[in-house]
Amino acid sequence: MRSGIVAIIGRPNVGKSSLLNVLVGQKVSIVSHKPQTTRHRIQGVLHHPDGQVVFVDTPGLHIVQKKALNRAMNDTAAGAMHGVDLLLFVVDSSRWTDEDEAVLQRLSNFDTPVGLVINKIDKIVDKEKLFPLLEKLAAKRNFAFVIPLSALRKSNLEGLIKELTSRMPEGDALYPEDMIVGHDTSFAVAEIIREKLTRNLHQELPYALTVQVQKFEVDGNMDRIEAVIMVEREGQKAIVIGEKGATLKAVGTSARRDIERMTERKCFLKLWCAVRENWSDDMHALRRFGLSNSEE
Ligand SMILES: Nc1nc2c(ncn2[C@@H]2O[C@H](COP(=O)(O)OP(=O)(O)OP(=O)(O)O)[C@@H](O)[C@H]2O)c(=O)[nH]1
Repeated sequence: MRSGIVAIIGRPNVGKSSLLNVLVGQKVSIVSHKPQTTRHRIQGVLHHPDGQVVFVDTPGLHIVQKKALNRAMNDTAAGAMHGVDLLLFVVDSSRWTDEDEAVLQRLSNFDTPVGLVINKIDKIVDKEKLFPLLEKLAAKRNFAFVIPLSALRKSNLEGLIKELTSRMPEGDALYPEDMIVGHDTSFAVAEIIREKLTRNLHQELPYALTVQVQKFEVDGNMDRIEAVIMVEREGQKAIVIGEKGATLKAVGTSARRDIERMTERKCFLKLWCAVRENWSDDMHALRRFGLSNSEE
């Protein structure tokens, strides 16, 4: 048996979530997270006869802004990389952007093997163009493997699964196959919102931030969800909300998309941000947010 941990990375919109969903064969991409106790948030587990692959999120690697480029690798990224067996770098076959370049640059800081996935090959009409493209992208660094595929059409997934499983270290499965992944839907919703905040705020994400789902109503074929993002200070609230509400709006839109994917139902999501001063010191608040003392 082989079993290991893989982090999927890449700029927004290249199809990372789509790929994860087709690989793990389930809509829920966020399954387990204990605040501050584990370095990785598990996004999904691929159970295959050849091995088990646990996909994790690496928030530190989402930082792709130019200003972050020349900065030394920060603690978040270093921590997120700890114990990962392979990095899966996903790009869109139709274009290579500065953001892809920035992700590639960040990868140069790590010794972990990197596999390249060239996604959305269904968009390449002229298949003769595929080979030169593969050669060009493959030359960008020493990749462990290069796999062209389409997450949307589920083409060449087996090729990727073979590469992944064969590269995992030998060992027992990290998770039992029948493990009930995930908590209740409210928890998953809170995690999705948290993940979107991580992506939208990059390194500005207030450390002591929590998301609480306050209302979850099933209304016909639609879910009505209200959630509050708790921060410690007014300044943090301003960051979460963004200029003219832009950040909160972006977070809400992409969170709603993922929630709908997970539940396969329409969702109306109302998000707001509130200041709860020093909530992280307050045991009562900790319990209310589902955190116990030992998890601090
Ligand atoms: N044509 C085509 N479109 C795809 C493919 N994979 C994903 N997409 C589309 O690309 C868009 C972005 O996909 P996501 O899976 O949300 O991308 P992501 O990288 O997770 O994006 P972020 O969450 O913003 O980081 C969606 O509209 C997908 O339907 C593919 O293989 N072919």
